[in-house]
Amino acid sequence: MSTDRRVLVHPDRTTLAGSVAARFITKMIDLIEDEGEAHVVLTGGSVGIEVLEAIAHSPARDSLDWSALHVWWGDERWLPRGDDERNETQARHALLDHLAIPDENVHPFPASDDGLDLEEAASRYADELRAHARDGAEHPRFAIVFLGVGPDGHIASLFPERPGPLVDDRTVIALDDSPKPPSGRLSLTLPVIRNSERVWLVLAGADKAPALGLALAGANPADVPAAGAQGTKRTVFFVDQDAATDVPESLTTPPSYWTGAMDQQDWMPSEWTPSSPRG
Ligand SMILES: O=C1O[C@H](COP(=O)(O)O)[C@@H](O)[C@H](O)[C@H]1O
Repeated sequence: MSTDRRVLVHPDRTTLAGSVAARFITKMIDLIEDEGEAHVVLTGGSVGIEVLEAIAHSPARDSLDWSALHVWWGDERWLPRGDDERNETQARHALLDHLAIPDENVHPFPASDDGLDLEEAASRYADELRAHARDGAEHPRFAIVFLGVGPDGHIASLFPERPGPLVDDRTVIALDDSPKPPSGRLSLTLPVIRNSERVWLVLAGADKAPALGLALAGANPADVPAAGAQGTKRTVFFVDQDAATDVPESLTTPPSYWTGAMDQQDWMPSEWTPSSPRG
């Protein structure tokens, strides 16, 4: 597994969302050209949804063959289908409703009015993941997993001081005591996230700075779940300046760098590999 982790600092959240959207479209076009299809995992949360809106508004959006994409979610709030607080509903409004993506390629978590209890819902999603896996795997090979990060360092619905971040024998968990409402939630587990090719964490705002600093410093994932988020190929923290205040200045990119430089992908000066830090 690669240990490559990068921090890309943007001047503000709008620039951040636009940059991630541009990268996502470019990466998906390449992957679909090479592999014929791709599976991606969406996140809820403020920046996660802004990224989806930015993709929807991108002029490059229609260069991507959306019918070759499968869309999953990292977590869901246990609410009725169509509830405005569901990550699925927000993603549909922000992006999916505007695309020619076949229904069967969209894989939302079960909803609280689907006639299942929470544990049955977790098991149902695990079955769906397995049904789209290859070679006996438990889930599809995810090209990109998007994750938001809460001020407490949570990712998906893996919260500190809850068993979730330590679960390693399932792909999906249910929790009924989430510290962030609603209390009922479903989430992918860390082994699924860590088995994905690329993990793209998107976060903005000063309230996220301590969590980002601790995650980069290698905190215990049980205390700061974001510290455990890592892809097999690449892990990128897309952040704004406010969230980056606890990242050493030598490791961040001057905001002016971003002006007109959105397409630079593989040699950005803000890349940071903890094992061989730059700067
Ligand atoms: O409740 C959730 O929160 C996190 C983070 O959200 P944010 O608004 O603080 O960015 C999100 O990643 C997760 O998907 C969502 O269910």
